[in-house]
Amino acid sequence: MHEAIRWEGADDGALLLLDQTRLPGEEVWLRCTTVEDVWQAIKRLSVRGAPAIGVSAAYGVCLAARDGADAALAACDYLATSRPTAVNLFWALERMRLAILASRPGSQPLDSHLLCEAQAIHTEDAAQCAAIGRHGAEAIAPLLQGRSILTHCNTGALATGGDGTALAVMFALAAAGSDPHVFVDETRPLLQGARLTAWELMQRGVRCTLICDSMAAQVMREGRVGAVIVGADRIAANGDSANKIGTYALAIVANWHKVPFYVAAPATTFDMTLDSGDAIPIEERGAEEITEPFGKRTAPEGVPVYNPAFDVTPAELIAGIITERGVMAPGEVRERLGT
Ligand SMILES: CSC[C@H]1O[C@H](OP(=O)(O)O)[C@H](O)[C@@H]1O
Repeated sequence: MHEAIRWEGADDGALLLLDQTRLPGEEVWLRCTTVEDVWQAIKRLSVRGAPAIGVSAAYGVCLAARDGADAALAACDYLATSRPTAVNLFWALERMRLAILASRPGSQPLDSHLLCEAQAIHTEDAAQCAAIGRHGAEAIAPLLQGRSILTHCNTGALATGGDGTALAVMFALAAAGSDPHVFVDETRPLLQGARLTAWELMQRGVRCTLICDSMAAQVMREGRVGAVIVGADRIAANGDSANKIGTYALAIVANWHKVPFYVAAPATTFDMTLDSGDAIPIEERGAEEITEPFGKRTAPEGVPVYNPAFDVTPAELIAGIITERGVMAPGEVRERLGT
């Protein structure tokens, strides 16, 4: 497993993050010693991916706890302003807030107590990734019949505290000797597929072919795709799923071509307070990500830009949701995960 999040040292340690804005060309580790460092890393996608954002934020609260419980509680509120869509961020911060409130003066020092909680969140996510891989491989293998998997954005070890969500399924298939092939959407505008997923798959020896997002329909029309598997940032109680922009269009194309469309996510990505995806907050990001990607101007100065970072795929387009508790139909979410 290629870890992207590490805690260095003991209670007085630091959070190390593999800077995903520098990949695939450079492997540079950021050393975060303040909660502001972590907020910035999340905001600029140095660390990204719903579970990874939650794990990193939990460690960010630990950095603030050196200044006491009030500082740690303030850090929970501050980190919650970094990005709005991935519900794992808010789930992890709420868990840390409860841990702060549960700590008792005179018992285990606050920063030790919170570091244990953050490390538990990290370890649990890794176990959830492994289970998603197992359940997903079992469900997807029969569908492929020699055809490829197609995926969008990055859902691997870089996006989680473990081996990934959708990518964990591909890693599990490869480990079982299935020798899967993956079509990787480059995933405009920030190219998480080209820069990160292709890198992870090649690192692990999984066969892949990089395609432009606009080519997904063609490879499906050619009959080359047995299943689409993507991640999620927030799943509503009816199964509507928010994920990287372009996922909704991919789901429509997959359904048109009768290619089963799967979402892979841990239970921490479900927001059971939402009846549907209509209320999922969609992050809008800066125009420069489209007009000057990676510092090269590709559009006229001042051109109006719309840059939603996510879209919502309606439950009726989703064949199944792969979780650590098994694979479920969107209509089973309430029953399987509680209301
Ligand atoms: C395993 S969750 C990965 C999920 O997060 C990505 O968004 P971002 O790169 O903006 O953090 C994308 O939606 C992935 O599916």
